Amino acid sequence: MNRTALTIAGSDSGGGAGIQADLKTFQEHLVFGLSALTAVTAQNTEGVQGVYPVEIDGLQQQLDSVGSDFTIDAVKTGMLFDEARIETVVHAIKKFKWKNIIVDPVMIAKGGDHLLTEEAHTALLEQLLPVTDVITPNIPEAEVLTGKTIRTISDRKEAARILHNAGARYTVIKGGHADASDSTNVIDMLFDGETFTFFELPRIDSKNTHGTGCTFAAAITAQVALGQTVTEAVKNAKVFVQMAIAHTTSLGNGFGPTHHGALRQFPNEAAVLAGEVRQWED
Ligand SMILES: Nc1ncnc2c1ncn2[C@@H]1O[C@H](COP(=O)(O)OP(=O)(O)OP(=O)(O)O)[C@@H](O)[C@H]1O
Ligand SMILES: Cc1ncc(CO)c(N)n1
Repeated sequence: MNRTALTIAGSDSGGGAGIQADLKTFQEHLVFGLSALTAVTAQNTEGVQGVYPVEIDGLQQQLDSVGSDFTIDAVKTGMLFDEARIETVVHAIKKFKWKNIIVDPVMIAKGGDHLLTEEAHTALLEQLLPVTDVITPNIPEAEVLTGKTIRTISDRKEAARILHNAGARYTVIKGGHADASDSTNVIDMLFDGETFTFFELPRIDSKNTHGTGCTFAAAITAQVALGQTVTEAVKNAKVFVQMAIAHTTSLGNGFGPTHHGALRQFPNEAAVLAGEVRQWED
């Protein structure tokens, strides 16, 4: 295990999202996980009970500690909380010349709690996007970042173009939140500035989807750290998260976490699933 990935994100005490989901996902890929906490959340499957941001100095020191010591093959950002923390993170990315920056623009937890202040949206667009390799918004996040309503695939394409023009080399707009019209399948769309690539698998009817977004972006990060192309990374991440949702065990009383170890536990099923991903370009 000689590849490393750094997650810069919030802690989810419930273990299904945030730093915990990222580190578990890195480990499942045999990528050594490093972390810098932006905030501590008191959270479980029922919701977010409290948000405690880490002091700016504390965040900066964590970034300096890992940046000055480790070669880092890929970096993922999750909950960044506010503008000051975004600035601190962008500063470190530039200072240490980190490459392979995967940004999950976490804004609101499934229960509706804010994990990023509204004032920070501009900083995300103007400061973080220009240093971003892959941004992975869900549909509501893509709507906020672009100011466009997204209903159709052509709306999604337009949003991806806007994010590309704002600096993101690759944009993945995830389909978990797409409305009932394509509810039997979930389609994730990747844009590289020229080509749109679509990845489709059946929608799983489950309430245990806490942390799917974090897990998906962390799997992309781990794959990129291992040297995969972004297209391969997105495809493999989709299989990873599909397995994780398919094998949840309903922990907690609310929206349960996914099973990050499912692909390892059921490798034959994962291999079949990989062959079932419908992938096409446009
Ligand atoms: N019910 C489902 N069945 C199959 N795949 C799903 C389902 N829900 C989400 N996914 C997949 O999980 C990944 C995350 O998608 P989603 O749009 O839910 O992200 P998110 O809203 O950012 O997640 P989170 O709620 O954790 O922030 C995508 O690859 C998506 O295709
Ligand atoms: C800490 C944290 N990061 C991200 C998410 C989004 O799922 C969450 N619920 N909690």
